[in-house]
Amino acid sequence: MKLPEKTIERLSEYRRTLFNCLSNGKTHIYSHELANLHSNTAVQVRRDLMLIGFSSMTKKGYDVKELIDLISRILDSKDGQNVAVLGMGNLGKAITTYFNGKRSKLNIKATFDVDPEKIGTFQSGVMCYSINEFEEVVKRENITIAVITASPNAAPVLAGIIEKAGIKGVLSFTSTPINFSDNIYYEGYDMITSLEKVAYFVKERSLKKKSN
Ligand SMILES: NC(=O)c1ccc[n+]([C@@H]2O[C@H](COP(=O)([O-])OP(=O)(O)OC[C@H]3O[C@@H](n4cnc5c(N)ncnc54)[C@H](O)[C@@H]3O)[C@@H](O)[C@H]2O)c1
Repeated sequence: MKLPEKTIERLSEYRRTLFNCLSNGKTHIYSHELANLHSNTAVQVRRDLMLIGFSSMTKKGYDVKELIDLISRILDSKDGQNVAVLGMGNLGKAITTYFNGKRSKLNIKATFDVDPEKIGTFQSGVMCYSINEFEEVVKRENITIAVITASPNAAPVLAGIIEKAGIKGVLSFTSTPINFSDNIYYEGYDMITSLEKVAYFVKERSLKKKSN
């Protein structure tokens, strides 16, 4: 099933909220409740759920457990996927510590760096290898996804290493744009862009208030 990227993002967010509902003992939820929790509209929620073929709304709302199960079948692959983190500085360490154990279908299996002080150490139980061992470890651990948290100037070199090792998906936090072939699904996340976007809308809103 090929779904729009924005729908995939929302489904991931809905699932997190639904897990919270379940752990608080809430077994059913209405589309407008889910929408409110995501600054979204009930129409958008219903449209997203229709796209994935979920229509079993009862008088009490959607069955939370059923919806989690369906979203999980769509987002997760059956056997899960293994992830590598490249660059074990501040961000690489934070991501590895934060993420591990959060999703049973996504496991950080290995981390990599060039710094001899970091190679051979463990972060949250995950070993840091030399970047020279990348291809070998990727094959051995069946890693399909790479997260780039290395210094910005390392990005072009890492792109080549990642392509050669047969990685299928990349999430990059470096500010350097990277070109991958179509074999790789690439997502770049730049914190500065996000912050500048927020700053722009804050500025626009305050200008609008002044002119009213
Ligand atoms: N720290 C943040 O909050 C933050 C936020 C947004 C974006 N970023 C970006 O994320 C990246 C990492 O930031 P950081 O603060 O963790 O930097 P950092 O300097 O603490 O860590 C970078 C790590 O990358 C390693 N490295 C360098 N070349 C490498 C290579 N070829 N292969 C593997 N590892 C290599 C370094 O040895 C170091 O351990 C940077 O590109 C930065 O611009 C960081």
